[in-house]
Amino acid sequence: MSAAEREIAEIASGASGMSITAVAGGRDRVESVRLALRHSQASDLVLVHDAARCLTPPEVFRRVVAALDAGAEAVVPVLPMTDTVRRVSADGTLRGDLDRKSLRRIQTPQGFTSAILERAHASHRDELDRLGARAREATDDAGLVERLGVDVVAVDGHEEALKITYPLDLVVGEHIARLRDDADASEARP
Ligand SMILES: C[C@](O)(CO)[C@H](O)COP(=O)(O)O
Repeated sequence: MSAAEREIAEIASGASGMSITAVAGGRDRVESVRLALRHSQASDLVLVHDAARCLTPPEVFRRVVAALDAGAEAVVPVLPMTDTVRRVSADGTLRGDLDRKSLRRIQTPQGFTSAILERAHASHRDELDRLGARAREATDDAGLVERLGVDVVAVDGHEEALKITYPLDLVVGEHIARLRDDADASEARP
């Protein structure tokens, strides 16, 4: 068993003293986060993480928490764009460049003060009640916070925090996991 597997087994067994409550998810990510918030114990800070970004290195969590500790109300890990990005019209023709220097790929964990995240979800709920299907799409929590006019602080993300979405991501993810296991094994060797 690797060190990471041992740690997970310890947390799952309750031996670590950490309490975990599993909550059934909602119809979409916003509803799932809202349900989790309803069950979370009182805490000043909340981190929202995609299970699909299961290889996120601990240092990314540390950077997010450090920015919150330094006073930010909302924090996201980001990466630069490596591709050229263009708009495309409904008929499939290109409609001009976006300046990739000013664009970032957004990752998780996204960190918030509980108060701001609660406010952002309440405001989105209002919008859904008022506009129904015309409400703006919400693909992450930081986007909801940004709509409140609150600054969202960017910290460095990590390429290994990839979101396992397509079959190729799984191949890359398995490769990263194998490399980490090998590194653990060689560290454990006398
Ligand atoms: C939050 C996110 O991971 C940022 O990149 C992304 O928006 C999640 O998208 P999903 O479609 O809910 O996986």
